[in-house]
Amino acid sequence: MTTNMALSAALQSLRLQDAEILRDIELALPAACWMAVVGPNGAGKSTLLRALAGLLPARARIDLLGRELQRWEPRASARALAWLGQNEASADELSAYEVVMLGRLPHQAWLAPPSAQDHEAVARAMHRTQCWDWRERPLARLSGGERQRVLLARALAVEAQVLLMDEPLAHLDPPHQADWLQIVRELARQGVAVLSVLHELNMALQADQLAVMQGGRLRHLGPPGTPACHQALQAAFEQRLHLVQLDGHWLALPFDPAPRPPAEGGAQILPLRGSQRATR
Ligand SMILES: Nc1ncnc2c1ncn2[C@@H]1O[C@H](COP(=O)(O)OP(=O)(O)OP(=O)(O)O)[C@@H](O)[C@H]1O
Repeated sequence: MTTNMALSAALQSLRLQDAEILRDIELALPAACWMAVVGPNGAGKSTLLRALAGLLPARARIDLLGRELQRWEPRASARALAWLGQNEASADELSAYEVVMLGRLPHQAWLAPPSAQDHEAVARAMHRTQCWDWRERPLARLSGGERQRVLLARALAVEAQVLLMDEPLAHLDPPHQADWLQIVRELARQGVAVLSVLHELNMALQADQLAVMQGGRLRHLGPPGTPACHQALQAAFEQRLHLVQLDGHWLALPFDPAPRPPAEGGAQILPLRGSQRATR
């Protein structure tokens, strides 16, 4: 077990409904690091994240900021570890501002009104995810992407040292995905440890560390640009990726090893000639 880590886990087994979902996982997340967790559907990524947050019982030792998670007082751990779940049910009748303020609950005394610092943290988080303009609107009246930015702001408003996010890019358009990337990098620069489950492999390949899961096990953990990491990705995704480099970034493109010939009479995409590329 690594001690000077923001979050570390030595998990022997996690069972749900009599089935073993996770087995033999050792993972250590340092401060000032962004780690992405990837793997095929059903690999156990969300289950792992929930176990790390202490939301599922497991045969495991999990340490948060050097202390066993079970020994933390719940409000203190909720200040140290923030969580953004997948398809979270949220109080739809609350305004976006009120939802983000929920992230400040662990900082507030029982039944005490929010402090000036709480309001400042909420405003900061909402500006950061660009959802301040609809702060008065109920969550129910927001689009999927707008709602996701509010929930991300709620997680940021906690101002925790460890941030766990399950599919944070769901519903986000490319500019807001780029904003998310900027936020995560800024958090890591500030010393926050970020762990995110991502289906967007091209985003995950930009993380500091990549954890590749398959069949309830951790198959690889390390920086994303190495041959060992690429081998693990190919194995996890049935050798159906093209891993290519563009402007110094690795990209993973879905790849059909046995492409079918185009159907007769089907539509064709013709390459543009140079003069046709110019647009006004
Ligand atoms: N409550 C449950 N009871 C029994 N099995 C479960 C339960 N929740 C999840 N599982 C199973 O555990 C396995 C891992 O699920 P998990 O949601 O962690 O996968 P994932 O890697 O996040 O998948 P995806 O990419 O599809 O979101 C799956 O086979 C799933 O069917």
